[in-house]
Amino acid sequence: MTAVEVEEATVRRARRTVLRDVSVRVEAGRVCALLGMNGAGKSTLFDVIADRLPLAGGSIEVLGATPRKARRAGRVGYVVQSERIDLDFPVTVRGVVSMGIASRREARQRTDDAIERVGLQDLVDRPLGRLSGGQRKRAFLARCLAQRAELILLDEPFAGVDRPSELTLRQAIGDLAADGNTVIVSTHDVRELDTWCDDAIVLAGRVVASGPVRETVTAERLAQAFGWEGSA
Ligand SMILES: Nc1ncnc2c1ncn2[C@@H]1O[C@H](COP(=O)(O)OP(=O)(O)OP(=O)(O)O)[C@@H](O)[C@H]1O
Repeated sequence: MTAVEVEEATVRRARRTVLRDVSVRVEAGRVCALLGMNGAGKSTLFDVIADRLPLAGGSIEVLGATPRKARRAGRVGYVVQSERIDLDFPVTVRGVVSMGIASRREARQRTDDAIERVGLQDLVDRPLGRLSGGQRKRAFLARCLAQRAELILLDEPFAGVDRPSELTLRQAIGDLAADGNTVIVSTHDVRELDTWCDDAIVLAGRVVASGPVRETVTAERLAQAFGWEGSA
């Protein structure tokens, strides 16, 4: 099954075209890295997949449905970039994780399991605003786990997190894919990519390259496209 299929998509923000003629396909059960410089359109592509922005042209299917249907059925989990999170919102770790669960009956167990999987069991009653950046990202990932989303979008989950948190996140991402879910992760960090993802999409307002990570993200290609030397 195909998790995301975008064809010749155009997306505008504030009347500017920020994605042009974008065609990408992400197969179910894969971990796909979304790469590109600041302003390349990574968050915009996530917003479209997660039904937060409409297409100005082209078409998109998410889990075989429209983005709206997929979102409303709770099949898509989206962890936005930390800059977009409202830290004044008064909610604890447990609160934020349980928000993703539609079934009340299983809520407690699923919440506890998800919190444990990201290693936040000692912080369940801590308000979100009093967590570190890395802990907060883990809390939002736990929400996707509890929700049992089939498609998980993670916008720069590794930015500013320490090595143990990064490894916890990577482990959780691998587990999700092993269970048949699809994970798309935007990142600036191209080091060690082939240790945790299968495919990559390189964006620059359009698709520069996409495919299996080893063929797509070569040092030569990145240097050519962006002048990168390992990390953007
Ligand atoms: N809310 C908004 N309103 C208008 N334009 C926006 C908005 N958000 C982003 N943009 C513009 O859309 C373009 C793509 O931005 P986007 O946030 O998708 O890039 P990105 O690849 O996620 O960047 P970064 O790595 O900095 O997070 C940029 O030119 C940006 O200025």
